[in-house]
Amino acid sequence: MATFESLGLCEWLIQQCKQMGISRPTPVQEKCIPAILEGRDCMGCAKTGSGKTAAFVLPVLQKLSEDPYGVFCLVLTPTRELAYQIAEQFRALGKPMGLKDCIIVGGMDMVTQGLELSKKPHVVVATPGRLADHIRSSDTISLNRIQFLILDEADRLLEQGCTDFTKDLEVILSAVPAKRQTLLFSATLTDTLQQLQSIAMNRPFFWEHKSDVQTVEELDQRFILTPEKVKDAYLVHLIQKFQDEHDDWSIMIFTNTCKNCQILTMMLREFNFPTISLHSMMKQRQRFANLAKFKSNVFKILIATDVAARGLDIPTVQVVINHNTPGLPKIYIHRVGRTARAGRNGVAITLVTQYDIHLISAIEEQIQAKLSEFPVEEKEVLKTLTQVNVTRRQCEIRLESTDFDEKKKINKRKQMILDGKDPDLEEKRKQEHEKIRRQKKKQNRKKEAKKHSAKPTAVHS
Ligand SMILES: Nc1ncnc2c1ncn2[C@@H]1O[C@H](COP(=O)(O)OP(=O)(O)OP(=O)(O)O)[C@@H](O)[C@H]1O
Repeated sequence: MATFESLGLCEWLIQQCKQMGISRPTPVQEKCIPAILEGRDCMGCAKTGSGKTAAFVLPVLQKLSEDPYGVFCLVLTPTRELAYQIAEQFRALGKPMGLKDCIIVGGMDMVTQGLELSKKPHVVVATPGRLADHIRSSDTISLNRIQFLILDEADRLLEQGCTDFTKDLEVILSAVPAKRQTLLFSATLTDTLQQLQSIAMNRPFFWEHKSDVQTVEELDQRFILTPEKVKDAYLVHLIQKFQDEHDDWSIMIFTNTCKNCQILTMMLREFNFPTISLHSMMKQRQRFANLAKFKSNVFKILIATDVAARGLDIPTVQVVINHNTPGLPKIYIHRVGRTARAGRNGVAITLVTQYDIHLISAIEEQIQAKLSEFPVEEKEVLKTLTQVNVTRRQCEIRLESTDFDEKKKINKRKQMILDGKDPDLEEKRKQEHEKIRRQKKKQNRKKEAKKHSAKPTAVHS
């Protein structure tokens, strides 16, 4: 069995690992650390919670301690919360060498960030959008001497999801030197391998944890088949059950929209569950504050959108509930990966309506495992149905009386302006498209009606 010594890590780092309860390397660390220390580009694909962060933090710190200067390493990651978490790992493991880091994420003051960047920290951890803004608006940022460029959750940074990072990545890639080591990590790298290889051009060392099943063994994966209207009653029932049986467990619930996230939070609070939310329509300070309250167990239930699906490492999370079935297997893998981390056990329960059964089949095919049914006393659930649905409706009405939807529109406009689009023009275009679509539909209906009326009626002899 490998040890950190045998991987070539120096004594002070090994001691620092021990202090943090890290005594033996995980497989991804065992394979990737020596390659990175050798100076190779590296692509590491290993399951959720398998220690990928330390697999890049440790060798970077070792190289940095041999020749400390700033900016030595740039880490890109898709969410702001993850940027803070990665910076914390650098800080904790790099404490003996007095590591200076700087976090550059959206939603925080840009001037303060500019000042911090100008102090030349050893490590910059950033989300692409805000870092690209700094590069575009200032010529004082020098990333031209970095030794390491790291893309954590690399496949997410390259895919064109609801937040498209590709333009920002282009700006960043043109600001970093071509001669560098590039490290790419994720639990789901393989879909985007070719694009990733164009970033890690230097004959990368590629390591993938080969395994039949894509999720971890310690994860108990379940589903509950429910009509849409009964979903919330099941949710309330499950939370009550887990709270009654295990009062020290934390639960993460994933839902599909910010609005739903807000309504479910309000609803669960009406049932006196200690609930807090995390979604992209919240102010950034509130997002950080809520996550801190959840991490420190002040609140045991976190309802989030997919902004929290990747990377977050919260050891007390024992249960993940998917309030909606994820449309993509990849998202399922990351969501359920918030529990059963670092060898711990965990349960993931997905609420499945009759319309989602094909999604579950796709998930099962991708992860190469079957989800089994979670046994529930349906009668018990139905007893609370009316109360749950009335409470939800009341919460919806309360939310409608606030400016939640208005804020959403404003945020959308802001994003369009940032993307270089004219929101009024876009709105006009959308309306025109809608008009054309309606006209076409009307014409088609007319054609169909004509066809039917022209059909000869059958004559029976
Ligand atoms: N060698 C090790 N031994 C024990 N625990 C470890 C080791 N390396 C890392 N850990 C711990 O394992 C947990 C999960 O690590 P990490 O967050 O890096 O997972 P990950 O592989 O990046 O997961 P994800 O794909 O969800 O981002 C962390 O709490 C970390 O401190």
